[in-house]
Amino acid sequence: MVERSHKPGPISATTASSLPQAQVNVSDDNSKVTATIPSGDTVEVLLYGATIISWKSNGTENFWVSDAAKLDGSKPVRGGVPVVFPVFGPPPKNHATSSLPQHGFARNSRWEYLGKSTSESASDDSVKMDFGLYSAGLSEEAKKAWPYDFGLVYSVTLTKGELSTILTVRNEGKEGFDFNVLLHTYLRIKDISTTTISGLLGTSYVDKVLDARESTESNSDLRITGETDRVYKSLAQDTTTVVENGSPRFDVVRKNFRDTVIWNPWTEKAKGMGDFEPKTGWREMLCVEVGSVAEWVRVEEGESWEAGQTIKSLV
Ligand SMILES: O=P(O)(O)OC[C@H]1O[C@H](O)[C@H](O)[C@@H](O)[C@@H]1O
Repeated sequence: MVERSHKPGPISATTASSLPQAQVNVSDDNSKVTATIPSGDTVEVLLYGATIISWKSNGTENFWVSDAAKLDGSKPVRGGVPVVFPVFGPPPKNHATSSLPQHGFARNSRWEYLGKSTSESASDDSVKMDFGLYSAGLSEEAKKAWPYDFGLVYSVTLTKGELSTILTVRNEGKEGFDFNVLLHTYLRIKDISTTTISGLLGTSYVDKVLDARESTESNSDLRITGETDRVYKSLAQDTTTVVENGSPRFDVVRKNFRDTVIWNPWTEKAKGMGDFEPKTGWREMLCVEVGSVAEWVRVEEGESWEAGQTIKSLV
């Protein structure tokens, strides 16, 4: 921003060219990577879990992070975008993932920052940052619980008004493995009572609040009115839209992910989570979690698989 102490006159060519040019700026303090693009949009990615803990566009924070979230690597972050891999939810019995914690190890492992690349366009510059997690970098406990050779690369691209993330899963071992993957996005909203979700109509879902009952969504504009934990399966539409007071607030666009989980803990569940603050925070958050979780994804020796999402902030 240029401060003026006198009435501005026309800007001469010399003055204009001597104004500082906004640039893409990326900094890495060994625990967090922060990027800013010329529009002023910013993103912060914690190396712990490669968890995106802030994304601001047009001066507005788009993600909800609990005031009591642990950002010191002692616990997965309650908020932002934790990466769920290689199992979603509590692991099933008698499965290769059975000894893992809920939602796997990606969200509580330290990832490596692999570097950035920038691209310039007429409308705005963008920046892509890559993060990696490999079997060799896991804790001994996680390696023992899931002894496969793999490489994950998570690319986070910030463009004006949009955040895109792509996860690539590579099998670097001699045997195939099955996995779930999900981007557990906590969107910040103004008020859950005036928020609706569209793009789910006609999709079958498993209701985890109602003992995994199977239903089909009959609402074109879904309203959340109590604890909600649903796995919408094999969505036909790529885009799920979060609408505030009748105006679109976020488009969440899936790329090669089949499913979407809608989660809001509501009053009692929020009270039961030690790292969920303020306790009324459920009013201002909504998880729209794209992933492939209803069925296992399999990658054989030497194969890789990728999927991702683009979130558009529409204000
Ligand atoms: O408490 P966490 O392990 O972070 O899980 C938080 C939530 O994640 C997903 O949304 C699941 O569908 C929920 O069942 C779970 O409660």
